[in-house]
Amino acid sequence: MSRKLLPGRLVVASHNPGKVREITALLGAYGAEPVSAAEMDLPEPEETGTTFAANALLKARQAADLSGLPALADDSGLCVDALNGDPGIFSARWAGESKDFGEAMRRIEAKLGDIKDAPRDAHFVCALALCWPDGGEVEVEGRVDGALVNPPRGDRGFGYDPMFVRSGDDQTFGEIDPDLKHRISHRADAFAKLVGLVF
Ligand SMILES: O=c1nc[nH]c2c1ncn2[C@H]1C[C@H](O)[C@@H](COP(=O)(O)OP(=O)(O)OP(=O)(O)O)O1
Ligand SMILES: [Mg+2]
Repeated sequence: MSRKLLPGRLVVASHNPGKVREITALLGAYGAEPVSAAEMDLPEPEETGTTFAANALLKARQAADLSGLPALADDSGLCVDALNGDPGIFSARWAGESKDFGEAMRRIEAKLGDIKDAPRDAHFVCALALCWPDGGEVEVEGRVDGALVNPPRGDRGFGYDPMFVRSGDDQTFGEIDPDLKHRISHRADAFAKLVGLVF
């Protein structure tokens, strides 16, 4: 289903401050007034889906139903080829309750270390879902390909950014200017597709 989003209030249905920051920056140009899930006091739903798309839709649907406003959710993660796509949809869960991504990155390295000559190719995926209170919904997916570096470098991003270098680049997503990340990331790729459909 495709439709136009009129300018107005839009819930950014995420409890991750790093994502809310990026999505708010990406929305800036489109006349939408982002309101965060925290500002609306929305609960964090359990992510029971088995795909990025299903989890993005579940988060956006709950926020739209509870708030009565259109809601945009992001489900994303890092997929490592040699680990059969892990951590994938479990990317947030690998960091545990304390959201320790240093630990999650060490876990990836430990698993790669167990595989002889493991290739270091990886990609980020971002599913964006936009749901309306009347039941309408749109879902798109973006991706960026790259490789993992060890040790991780840079503190300008969030999550797994310090270990990821986009194909053809030298700096990690943790080192590059955040404005540049907003133009080249999996989230930017998904956003460009969403904008084509609804703005
Ligand atoms: O650009 C990114 N740069 C680095 N790491 C990233 C990125 N994008 C996703 N990631 C990783 C970390 C994040 O925690 C997990 C997503 O998990 P995911 O469930 O979609 O988000 P979340 O639980 O952090 O917040 P919420 O569900 O409230 O939107 O993947
Ligand atoms: Mg989550």
